[in-house]
Amino acid sequence: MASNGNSHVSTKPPPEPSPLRKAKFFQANMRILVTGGAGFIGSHLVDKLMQNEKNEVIVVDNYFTGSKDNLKQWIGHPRFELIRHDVTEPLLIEVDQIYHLACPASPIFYKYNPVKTIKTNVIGTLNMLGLAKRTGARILLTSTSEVYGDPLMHPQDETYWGNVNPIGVRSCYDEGKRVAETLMFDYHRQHGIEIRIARIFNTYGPRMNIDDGRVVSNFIAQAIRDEPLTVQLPGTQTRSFCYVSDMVDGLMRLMDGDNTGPINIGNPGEFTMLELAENVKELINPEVKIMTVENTPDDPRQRKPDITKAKELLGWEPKVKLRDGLPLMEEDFRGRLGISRKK
Ligand SMILES: NC(=O)c1ccc[n+]([C@@H]2O[C@H](COP(=O)([O-])OP(=O)(O)OC[C@H]3O[C@@H](n4cnc5c(N)ncnc54)[C@H](O)[C@@H]3O)[C@@H](O)[C@H]2O)c1
Ligand SMILES: O=C(O)[C@H]1O[C@H](OP(=O)(O)OP(=O)(O)OC[C@H]2O[C@@H](n3ccc(=O)[nH]c3=O)[C@H](O)[C@@H]2O)[C@H](O)[C@@H](O)[C@@H]1O
Repeated sequence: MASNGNSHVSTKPPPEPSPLRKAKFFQANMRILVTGGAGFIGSHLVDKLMQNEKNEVIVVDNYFTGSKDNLKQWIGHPRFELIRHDVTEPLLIEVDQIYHLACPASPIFYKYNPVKTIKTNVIGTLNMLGLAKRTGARILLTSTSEVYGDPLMHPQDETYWGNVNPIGVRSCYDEGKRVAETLMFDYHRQHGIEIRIARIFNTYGPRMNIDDGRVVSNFIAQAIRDEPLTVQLPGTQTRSFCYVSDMVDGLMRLMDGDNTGPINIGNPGEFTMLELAENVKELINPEVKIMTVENTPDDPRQRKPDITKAKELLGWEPKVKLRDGLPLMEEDFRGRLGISRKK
């Protein structure tokens, strides 16, 4: 039985997978569900999963922040299926693995309809755990570094229980993900479900929505459009940015390995928002101005993953440095905005 290195061990054997898995003469493909697969990380994960000819990939998405455009290369492919579905409603399909990503991730989007955000995290995760229980599928939840809230421990390792405001404007997301983690472990202990939990730290890369509102996409779009980079006060708050290909690699290693997690997946390179703005200015538009603007409530002051567990248990660490990842994202944004680099 998989463990996370402590006492959260299931007392039940896992549910039986489909009889097809045991068929002697039938070499079945692995049927993999990706919820939120039309979004930023989800669509890159789908690209990677589809590279394996033994995989059939099913995406469910309600297109709140995702788009069919992110999956256009797979629509019509015989091993790929796209379903418009909201995870707050039950889903009856047959699957072997579930990557459960569905949830708006950008603060401006998750705060837009907070009740829906918490429903997505709680009812959506319950529904996907129900599906895992019925089918015997292994399920991976994309949790977040926001479960650590405004952390009093730095860097954050997985033993830290966090410092989260339960009634703030971010709570629909961070408390929602904390409940989702609780549900995962309760289904594991009570029903023997095979679970995996990734605590993702700020991830960036091509295909982020241009008006997503997150800091890297904001700064890159602003630099390309010659608009001032909006550093929210005080500007000394830190984040650690992971390039999306590293993230997808970490998620797949976690899913296919033996450890339940939670495991931090992120890049420990830590930057203040002012430093990030300086990097974007230098790499993308040396003429652009940097301005400070008001911040939003409960913004975490520091964030950096301790990735010892990911290194030891998954043999994973990020490869792409921020200064190499930013230009790759710039290229994608320039293409979509139709603004080429000044000579
Ligand atoms: N990108 C990050 O920095 C980051 C950090 C921590 C955790 N995460 C987690 O990773 C996952 C993916 O994040 P992302 O950056 O790709 O965000 P995203 O907003 O691009 O993708 C989320 C996807 O989920 C879909 N979705 C939202 N609510 C849904 C619902 N009720 N039913 C069905 N589909 C729904 C959206 O339409 C979108 O396609 C999320 O669970 C997020 O919490 C991301
Ligand atoms: O990695 C995580 O765990 C979480 O990180 C992000 O949340 P946050 O770090 O607040 O993301 P941003 O909105 O990109 O903000 C990062 C920092 O940049 C600052 N910021 C943001 C936007 C901007 O234009 N300027 C700016 O200085 C914010 O004040 C904040 O301090 C994600 O949006 C969450 O989905 C995710 O779960």
